[in-house]
Amino acid sequence: MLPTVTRMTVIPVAGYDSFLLNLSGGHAPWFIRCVVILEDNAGHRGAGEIPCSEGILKGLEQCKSLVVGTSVAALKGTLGRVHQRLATNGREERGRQTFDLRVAVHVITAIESALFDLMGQAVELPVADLLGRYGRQRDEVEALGYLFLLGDPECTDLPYPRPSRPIDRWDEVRCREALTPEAVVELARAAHERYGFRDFKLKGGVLLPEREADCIRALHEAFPEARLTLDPNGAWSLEEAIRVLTPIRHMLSYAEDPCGQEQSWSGRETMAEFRRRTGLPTATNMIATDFKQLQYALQVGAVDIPLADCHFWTMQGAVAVGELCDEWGLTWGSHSNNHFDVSLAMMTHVAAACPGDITAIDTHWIWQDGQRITRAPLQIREGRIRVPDAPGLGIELDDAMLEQAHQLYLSLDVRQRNDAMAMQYLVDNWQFDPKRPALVR
Ligand SMILES: O=C([O-])C(=O)C[C@H](O)[C@@H](O)C(=O)[O-]
Ligand SMILES: [Mg+2]
Repeated sequence: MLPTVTRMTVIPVAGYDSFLLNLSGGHAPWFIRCVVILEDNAGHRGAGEIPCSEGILKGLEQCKSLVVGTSVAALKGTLGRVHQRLATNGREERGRQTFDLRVAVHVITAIESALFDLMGQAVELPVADLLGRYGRQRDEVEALGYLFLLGDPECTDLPYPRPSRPIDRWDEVRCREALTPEAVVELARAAHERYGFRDFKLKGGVLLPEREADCIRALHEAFPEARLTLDPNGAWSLEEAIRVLTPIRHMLSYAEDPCGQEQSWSGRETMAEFRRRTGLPTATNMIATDFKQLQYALQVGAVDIPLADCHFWTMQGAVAVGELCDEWGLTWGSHSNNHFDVSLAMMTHVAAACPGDITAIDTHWIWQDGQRITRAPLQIREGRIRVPDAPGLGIELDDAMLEQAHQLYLSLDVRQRNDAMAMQYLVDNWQFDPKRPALVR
């Protein structure tokens, strides 16, 4: 008989972050996440990590009684009931920010991850072996070097991390301004030295589009073999995206959300037009964020690479997208947000279970590396993450570090991600505009 869930604990946590710029503004010096821990009567603990907001914390409370007392073996039925309960809260929108503002799908994922972690420990198999139709497809997952333009922390009085005892170049460059092609290449070189990345993504939607294209030119010169992509989160108009990316088409392996909704055109329509007119493959985490949207995106020919982040597709949903991609000649990839090491493990198991030729996954981990809530975070070496062989997620929570991250959360009066706050140090009264790069004001 498999064990029964005896307790569900929800722990909001916070960690520190650099002044990363994006269309939504500038990251605050902290990020918030939510950790869900399930305990069972065999003495195991299972974990899940998701973004944090007041809505998400409420959603998790709403589901506790549906989870505690259930058999780990019945995890699919439990997730079905959680899904039904959350559906009574009504329809949700992803929103136009760079980050997802939904609740239900995140809540389900946290519970799903913790249940699969328990299940894996009960049957002594890694989560990757339990996901999808055929379980684990690879023993190592390729990750890309996720680069950001950086604001100058010295322009603020905010507690951004400073490199007090840098162990290498990466520790230094990730804490200071980076707004030029040279600075972006320096970031890439330092990240390459520490993590061995072979591919890079640059977050755009910050400078004039032509200046961001110059950053790609510089990256291509420094790393001619690397698969490169640029992601302005749909900030550019269709015509702008075509004008700016056509000359650097041969340097990009795909374009991520180069354009989006504009005038009477939907993001799926402009992306389809962009793809037809440039011949560049497109990736998205904005216009195909659930199965219905994915269906319409594919019907109009808008997307080659759905970035199915398990935090907003669920783990089983993200693998299902991977299986469709493999059958239908698309390429699976994963988006990310700032995260701790539980999420790193979740993303690794999910990517390991996706069949076929997947693209290197996004991870913000390099910006958080050095902070942790597990005893031994998975490592990125030679640009790859090894899938743990230990049962479940293959991680062990570190209670002292978890408590420290929880205390940081409690000490901050931050209950929702807000990138406008830090941005106002750079531009007076800065406000989010989904069609204007953050520093073009
Ligand atoms: O690929 C993406 O769109 C992201 O990673 C979204 C994130 O919100 C990113 O813009 C960030 O961390 O600022
Ligand atoms: Mg994106």
